[in-house]
Amino acid sequence: MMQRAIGRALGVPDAEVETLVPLVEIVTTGDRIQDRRLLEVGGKALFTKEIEEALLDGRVDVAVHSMKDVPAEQPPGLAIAAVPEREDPRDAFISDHYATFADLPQGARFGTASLRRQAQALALRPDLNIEMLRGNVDTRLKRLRDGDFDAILLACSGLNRLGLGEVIRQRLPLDAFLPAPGQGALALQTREGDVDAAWTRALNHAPTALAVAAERGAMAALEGSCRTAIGAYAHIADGRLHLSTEMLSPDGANRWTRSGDITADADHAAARALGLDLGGQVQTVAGDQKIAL
Ligand SMILES: NCc1[nH]cc(CCC(=O)O)c1CC(=O)O
Repeated sequence: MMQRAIGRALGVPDAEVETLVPLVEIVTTGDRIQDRRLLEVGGKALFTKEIEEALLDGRVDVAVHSMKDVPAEQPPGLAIAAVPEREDPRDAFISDHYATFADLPQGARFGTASLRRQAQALALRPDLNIEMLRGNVDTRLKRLRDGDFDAILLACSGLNRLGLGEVIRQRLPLDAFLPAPGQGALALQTREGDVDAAWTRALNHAPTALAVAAERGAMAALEGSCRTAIGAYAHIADGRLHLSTEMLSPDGANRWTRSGDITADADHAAARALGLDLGGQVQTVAGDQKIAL
C-alpha cells in the first residue's frame, strides 16, 4: 500500500512500481521475538534497528515504520521525512466467545504483552488474568483460536492494514484504552539529506503529523519505553489540537491523566511543547504519589 503511494508521489505508474520502487522486506529482531516481553530484551528500537541500518548502508532509501515503534531519538544521519494519514488509532477487542470487553466473565484469560493494555484492562476489570502474548498477528490470532485465551487486544490499524479487520469484535473507546503514542500512524524515514524531497511532502498528512508531534512530546516527558504503561492521543476538532496523556501502574490501580488543547494552527514545536507540558504534569503527580504510597 505504502509502496504504491510512494510510487505515485514519485510519478511512477502503478504498473511499474514493483520495478522502479522495489520493496525490500526486512525482518527485525522485534518481529522474531515470540516469547518475552519487549521490555525484557531491550525495548522498541528492536523493531527499527535493522531497517535503519539498511537506510544508513544505502540498501534502502525510504523506511516505513509503525510510528508506535519509533524511539524518541532519531539515530544520527536519519530523520522522519513524512507522516501519512493515520489509520484507526483504537485498540481492537478480539474474542471467539464474547462480543465486547464488558462481556468477559470473571477471571477471563486476557492475552497481551503490552503493559499499557494490561494496566488499562485491569483498571476496569481487576479480576482478569493477564497472560503473555507475543509474536506476529497471525501467531496471536492462532493462539486465540487454539483456546489459549478468552480474548486478546491488538491495534485496529495493524489488523486493517493486513486486511484482517473482520476479526475485530469491538473497537475500544479511546478514553478507557488511551492508545500508545503514535498508534495507527506510520513514519516514513529517510537519510537526513533526503528529508525535504518533494515526494515526502505529497505523502505527509499535516493533521496527523501535528497530533503525533504532541503525542511524542508526551512520550518524551514520560520517558516512553515499553517499561512503563503510558498512553497519549491527540486529534484536531473545532480548530483545536486536543491531547490526552496518562500513566498507569502496571496493576491498573493507579492512573494519572492530563488533557489540554492549543490552536490547531500551531507548529510542531508548539504541539510537542503541549505534550511535554502535560506529560511532565503526569510524571510529577505520579512521582509524588509513588513516594507517598
Ligand atoms: N508493538 C508492535 C506493534 N507496533 C505497531 C503495531 C500496530 C500498528 C500500529 O500501531 O499502527 C503493533 C502491534 C499491535 O499493537 O497490535
